Amino acid sequence: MSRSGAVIVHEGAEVLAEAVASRLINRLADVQAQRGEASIALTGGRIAARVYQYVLESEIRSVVDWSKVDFWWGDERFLPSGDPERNETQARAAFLDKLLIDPERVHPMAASDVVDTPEEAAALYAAELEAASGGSGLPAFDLLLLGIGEDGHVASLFPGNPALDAEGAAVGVRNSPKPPPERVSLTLEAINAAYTVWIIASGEGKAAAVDEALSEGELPAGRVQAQGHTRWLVDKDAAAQLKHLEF
Ligand SMILES: O=C1O[C@H](COP(=O)(O)O)[C@@H](O)[C@H](O)[C@H]1O
Repeated sequence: MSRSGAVIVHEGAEVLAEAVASRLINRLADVQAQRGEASIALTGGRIAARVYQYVLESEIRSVVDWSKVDFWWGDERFLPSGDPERNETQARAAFLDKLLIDPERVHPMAASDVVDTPEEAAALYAAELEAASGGSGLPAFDLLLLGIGEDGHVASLFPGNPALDAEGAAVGVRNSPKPPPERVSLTLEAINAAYTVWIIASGEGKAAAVDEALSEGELPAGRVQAQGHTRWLVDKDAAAQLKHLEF
C-alpha cells in the first residue's frame, strides 16, 4: 500500500489539543460551506477528551452549525449504556451534550445492554453506515479522528487481532489486550474510506508506536491512509523518535 501524509508536531499536549480543536471546527465549517452538512467520526482516549473540551470552549465554535453535523464513532468499548468507559459517554459529557446538535444525527455503536454481542453491535452499525452512505456500503467521513495506543492500535484494531483483517464497515472485537476485552470497531477498510483522517498522539508513551507505524507501516496505525488527507497531529514527546515528518 502506498502511503502519503504529513506529521505536524506541537509543543505539548495542551497546545496539541487546542490546535486539533481549532482545525476540527474549521474543517467542519469548510465542509458545511460546500454541502450544508458534515460528518465526523469521533475517537476515545485521553487526548481526544481534551480536544472535545477545547471545541466546547472555543470562541469560534459557532462557525459550525452543530445541528447539521453527523457524529459517528471509530470504535467503542462494548459496555452498558452510560458506562463512563464508553467512548460515547466520554464525548457526550465533554461536548456533545452541551452543543446544539440534532440527536437524530448522533450515531453511537450499540451498547451491551441493547444487544447481546459485539458482533451484533457491529452488524447494526454497518447497516446504519450503509443506509447513510446511500447504499455504497462504506462511509466516507469528512473527518475521522483516531487515537493511537502504545501498541500501535487505532480505533479497536489491535496488532495481531483477527479484527484487523475483517471486511465490511464494522467488526466485533474480542480479546482486546486493553480492557475491556469486547469492543466494536470500524474496519481498516472503512477507516481508509474517510476523506480526511487525523491520528492524534500525545506523550512519550506513544513515541515508539508513532515511529514504528510511520517507518514500517505494519502496525494498525501505519496502515491508515485516507482518501484525501492523512495527518498525524502529535506533540513533541510523541514525536521524539521520528526522523522524518513526511511519509
Ligand atoms: O481504548 C482506546 O484507546 C485509544 C487510545 O487512548 P489513549 O487514552 O491512550 O489516548 C483510543 O484511540 C480508542 O478510541 C479507545 O477505544
